[in-house]
Amino acid sequence: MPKQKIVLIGNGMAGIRAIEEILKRKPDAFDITVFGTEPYPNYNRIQLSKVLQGDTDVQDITLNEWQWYEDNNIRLYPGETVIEIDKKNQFVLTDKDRKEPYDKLIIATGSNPFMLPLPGADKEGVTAFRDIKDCEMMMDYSKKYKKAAVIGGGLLGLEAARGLLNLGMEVDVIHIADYLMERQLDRDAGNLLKQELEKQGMNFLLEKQTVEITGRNHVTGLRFKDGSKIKADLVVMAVGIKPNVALAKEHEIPVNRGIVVNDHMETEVPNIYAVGECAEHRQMVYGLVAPLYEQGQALAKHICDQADEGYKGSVLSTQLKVSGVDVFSTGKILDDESTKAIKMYDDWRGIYQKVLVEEGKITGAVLFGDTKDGNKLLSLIKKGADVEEYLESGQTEESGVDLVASMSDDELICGCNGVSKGAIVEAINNQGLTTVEQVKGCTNASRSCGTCKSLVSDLLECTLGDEYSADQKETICSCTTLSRDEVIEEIKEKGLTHVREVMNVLGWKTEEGCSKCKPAINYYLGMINPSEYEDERESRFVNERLHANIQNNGTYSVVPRMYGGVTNSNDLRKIADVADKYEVGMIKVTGGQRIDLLGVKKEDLPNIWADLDMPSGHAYAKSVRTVKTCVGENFCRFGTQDSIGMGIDIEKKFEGLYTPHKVKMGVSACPRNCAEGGIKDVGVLGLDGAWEVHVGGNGGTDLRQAELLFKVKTQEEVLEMVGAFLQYYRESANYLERTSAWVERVGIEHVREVLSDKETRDELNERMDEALAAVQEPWSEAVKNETLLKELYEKVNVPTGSN
Ligand SMILES: Cc1cc2nc3c(=O)[nH]c(=O)nc-3n(C[C@H](O)[C@H](O)[C@H](O)COP(=O)(O)OP(=O)(O)OC[C@H]3O[C@@H](n4cnc5c(N)ncnc54)[C@H](O)[C@@H]3O)c2cc1C
Ligand SMILES: NC(=O)c1ccc[n+]([C@@H]2O[C@H](COP(=O)([O-])OP(=O)(O)OC[C@H]3O[C@@H](n4cnc5c(N)ncnc54)[C@H](O)[C@@H]3O)[C@@H](O)[C@H]2O)c1
Ligand code: SF4
Ligand code: FES
Repeated sequence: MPKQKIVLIGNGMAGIRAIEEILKRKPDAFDITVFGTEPYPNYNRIQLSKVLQGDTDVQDITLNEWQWYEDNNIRLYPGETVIEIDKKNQFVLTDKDRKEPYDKLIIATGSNPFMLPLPGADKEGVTAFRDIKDCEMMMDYSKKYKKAAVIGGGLLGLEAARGLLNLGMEVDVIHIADYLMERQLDRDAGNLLKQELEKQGMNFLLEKQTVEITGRNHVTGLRFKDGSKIKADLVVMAVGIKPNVALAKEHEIPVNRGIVVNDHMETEVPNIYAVGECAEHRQMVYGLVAPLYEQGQALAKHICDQADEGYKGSVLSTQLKVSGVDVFSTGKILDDESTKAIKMYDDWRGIYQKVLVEEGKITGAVLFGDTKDGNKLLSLIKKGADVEEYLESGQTEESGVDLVASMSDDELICGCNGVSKGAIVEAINNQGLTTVEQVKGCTNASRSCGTCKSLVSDLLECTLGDEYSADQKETICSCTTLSRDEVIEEIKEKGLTHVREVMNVLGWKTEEGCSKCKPAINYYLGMINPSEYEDERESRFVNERLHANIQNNGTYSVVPRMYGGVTNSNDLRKIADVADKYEVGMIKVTGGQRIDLLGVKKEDLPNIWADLDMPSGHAYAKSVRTVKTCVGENFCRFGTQDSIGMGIDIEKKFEGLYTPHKVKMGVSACPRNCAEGGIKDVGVLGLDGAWEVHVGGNGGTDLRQAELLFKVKTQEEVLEMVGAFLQYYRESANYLERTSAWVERVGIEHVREVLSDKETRDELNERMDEALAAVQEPWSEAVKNETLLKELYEKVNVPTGSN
């Protein structure tokens, strides 16, 4: 029977969680396609606040890597927007003219930030704070400008303001109400919050209504209704969100404020569901992840035909993610004639706690300064507990391990993901978990806003006692309790030879491993035993498996090798002929001095390689890629050395060598450094009668200047140094760690010290020679392999992969 087709519109937090819930229940039952306007895999939007505050990198907030889609046979079309829904014939149409049929359609289009329609709102320097692009824009602006104004003193506005302060800007927060976060706090808590944030350096303008954003093309300030003005180079609007319902509305799927759904997240149109911030359930639209994840569970159960009473609505709780400020609220926040309040106000210590009671039951709470009781109160409200239960339990005095020990099993540790203490303890005991990462992998606890991380850590300590080490080792992934070094040690000691064998013998928690550990083990096995290890193609990332980089429209790119960036008329002719014959979309010269054929169909790849008859440039692999060269002494009047010859020799020697991450090199023939060796993994610099070898540079997002490793005299010495450096990197770095991060971590002095010993260098180069002897040219191998051609290149619809 053909699989049912699920199409998801919106590659965000709610939609993908719903898919995860479906896969958990029926891993192989559906054929799943995902469309997402943003050009990224599903990432943690919540953590954008932490990125802006400098606590996290954009690279670290991905929730589901490209490989996850691939592993679950999900076709992902990033950067592609659904523009039409044909309800009668059950298909959707995208802005790239793709037509995709569905049996079940899930709309998870999220929200759009609400932008005040003020005169000047379209000026440069005005932004929302919703996605990676906004976050990067603000970080960029903070490098050039000084004054920021944030309109909106709610959760988002305050987190943005804290981030901008951290980035060195002066920040005014303009708020329309007379106290902060009036949607989440009462006046007392709002006022305490203002005092605390003023101490941190924020300036507040309360009860201010902005009427104009001033400036010519670029914003210069704000004007208010009372006539006053302030200066600003950057304006961030954080005044709430609007459910993104335009697509549903246009196609007559009933919409109120959000897309109207029942308890199973079904819209009124057969086979169309809505989930997340775009959905409206019992007149409620939510803007926090906890309810959206609960909705996802109900939706998954329904699609998987599991009996379920459905989603009944959620009790909300919020926490501001600003360090040094503890503020929490849940349920009802304002007192009225139907409520009685239990209150505590300690002006001296800046602590305020209010618990609201209605007809003997707790219905809400606002906590400031001491929020330890937050989770307990949320759990009590959720289960409809009587106030006595709260009063009898007494106020929580404990902290750390004592606090989690005093919690009952049904108390929530992670509000975002609804994970209780009991569920985490069970997972720790039954699955032998020892780290926060593993608990996150198995239970989802701490996977969203991350504020419960310390509670999870305390719970691990409380459950494991002496066995728990707070100074946690970094495990390869959540499938194992072993670190990289331990895995390598075990492979060597036990003579393990296959990825599956490693996972079986070393007690992996998952049968199949995951997209983090499989490629890493495959690399370590090859690095340890290059002459005997048979590469396991299925453990590789999709690009490496296919020997080509997949592009955002599902086509591929082909980059033939051009040693040292030097070509000739014969090769150029072949490239031109291939480009015509296979109608490639674009021919582009890359930053590494290579020629890139873009827009190639997957089924054409083997024929193109055969026609080109040139070696692969490995532009898709975690391996030695390019050696860029300057023209050097042969042509340049400043040149003191033969940089082209040197570059070609290096590239010919190390081409195709697999490394923990990509390795880019550059050779220049004078300190002008035209081949940009200062930002390469290895940068060789020719001087009069000498060569310098610089290492650990990076010209990408983690910009880093390469550091001098050694200065040597001869070409042979350069090759010896580069060989020893690369082999030491191959043997010591974590898989997916660039040389820049590795050198930063271990220190250039350490690398220099190790490599200054001639005996060590010789040993490293011996092992390097062994590794090089095992290198095979992938394209010529692939075109000869009938089974591979059939399996990989004839099959269509391979999902998109990583770079
Ligand atoms: C800075 C920040 C901090 C936050 N902090 C917290 C927090 O601490 N705690 C908390 O609970 N919540 C927090 N939130 C809110 C939380 O991130 C959202 O509730 C959650 O991301 C909503 O998930 P969603 O999938 O409904 O929408 P989104 O995550 O917005 O995903 C919707 C996706 O659909 C795509 N899309 C829209 N239309 C189409 C189309 N036609 N075709 C294809 N794709 C489309 C959009 O581009 C988007 O990528 C925060 C939000 C922000 C911005
Ligand atoms: N820590 C968290 O849980 C967290 C953090 C960030 C964002 N979020 C979520 O993201 C979404 C957006 O957050 P938000 O803070 O924009 O929404 P919000 O609705 O919570 O707050 C918006 C604030 O802007 C104020 N405002 C409205 N119009 C204004 C005007 N003209 N001038 C000045 N102030 C004005 C409102 O009084 C309100 O307090 C929400 O769903 C929120 O829950 C949550
Ligand atoms: S690096 Fe020096 S030698 Fe090489 S091209 Fe530039 S100026 Fe000329
Ligand atoms: S409370 Fe947000 S991730 Fe646990």
